[in-house]
Amino acid sequence: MQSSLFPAETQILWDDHRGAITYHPGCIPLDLAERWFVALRDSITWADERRRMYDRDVDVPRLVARFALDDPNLPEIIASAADAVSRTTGAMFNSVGLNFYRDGRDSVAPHNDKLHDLVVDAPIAILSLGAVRRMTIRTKTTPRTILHLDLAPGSLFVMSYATQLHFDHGIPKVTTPTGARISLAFRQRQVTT
Ligand SMILES: O=C(O)CCC(=O)C(=O)O
Ligand SMILES: [Fe+2]
Repeated sequence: MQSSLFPAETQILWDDHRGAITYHPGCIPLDLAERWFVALRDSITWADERRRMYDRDVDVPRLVARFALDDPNLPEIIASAADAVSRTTGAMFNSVGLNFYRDGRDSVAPHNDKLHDLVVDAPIAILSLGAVRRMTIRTKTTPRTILHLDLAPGSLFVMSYATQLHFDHGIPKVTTPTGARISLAFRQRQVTT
């Protein structure tokens, strides 16, 4: 029987010259994921970012927050989450971006993460808390391959650096009733002095 004490195996979704994408269903136990979701939802100062571009407002249809992991005021939960993510991936991180999807109307449009300020070859690791949302991953060029992945609470989704050159990823809006979700995207940024 599968139990949260024995997390499911790592799933390799993609692994070739365009990069590697892996999914770790049980990075943290479900009960911890639930506690962290509630605590972060209620304690983080969430920002509603609306960007004015040219002559129109470009909505960021979710709430966001961001921390350097060496911030002396880093919430304890985020430090614990970073430890768990480093244990699962074997990689180091120095920054985290948080996304709060209040319901199915919140989303992130297909994009690749910007590489210019990331350490070369460092992966991007996304820890999911709260409601399950579907991630869509699509090759940038033909022949098109589209992967759909339901990101469960407590799971870790990992994209290698190279994947950002060859794939877009996004969380589409859904019309079915959907609870709130928080994601923590861990990255290793180049430190500028
Ligand atoms: O919430 C997610 O799982 C995806 C977030 C994302 O792609 C990003 O923050 O760049
Ligand atoms: Fe992203």
